[in-house]
Amino acid sequence: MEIFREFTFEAAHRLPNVATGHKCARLHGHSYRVEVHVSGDVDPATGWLMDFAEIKVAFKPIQDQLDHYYLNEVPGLENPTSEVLARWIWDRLTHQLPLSAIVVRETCTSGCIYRGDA
Ligand SMILES: Nc1nc2c(c(=O)[nH]1)N=C([C@H](O)[C@H](O)COP(=O)(O)OP(=O)(O)OP(=O)(O)O)CN2
Ligand SMILES: [Zn+2]
Repeated sequence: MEIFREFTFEAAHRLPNVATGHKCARLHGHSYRVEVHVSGDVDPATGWLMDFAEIKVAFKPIQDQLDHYYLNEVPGLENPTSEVLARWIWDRLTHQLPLSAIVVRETCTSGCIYRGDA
């Protein structure tokens, strides 16, 4: 079974390694949406894999570190693509939760799914 919880945060960024003239080299912001997916067995007593609230508690320090910040200034996010951000979040949660995927959406139509190890 797999469950997930979605979080949102607002942040600014620019992409320093894109080609000259690329629009994403300019400072801009996104209303980021992040899904944290966890997988495992459903406990027959509780009827759940884990309380959604546990995912919220685990994600809170990450949200506090990212919300209304300039991502390029956050250690490890100097090149804050969706891919880099998804891996960065995974690395901070993988020792606390049985992660199966981190989904990062920068816009309504663009995003990234990271399942670890790639
Ligand atoms: N593989 C990736 N490609 C791009 C990333 C990324 O993180 N990984 N990021 C960006 C920019 O951050 C950009 O702000 C978001 O991309 P885009 O989908 O182009 O957003 P738009 O809303 O501007 O899309 P349009 O439909 O072209 O208006 C770029 N690429
Ligand atoms: Zn962007």
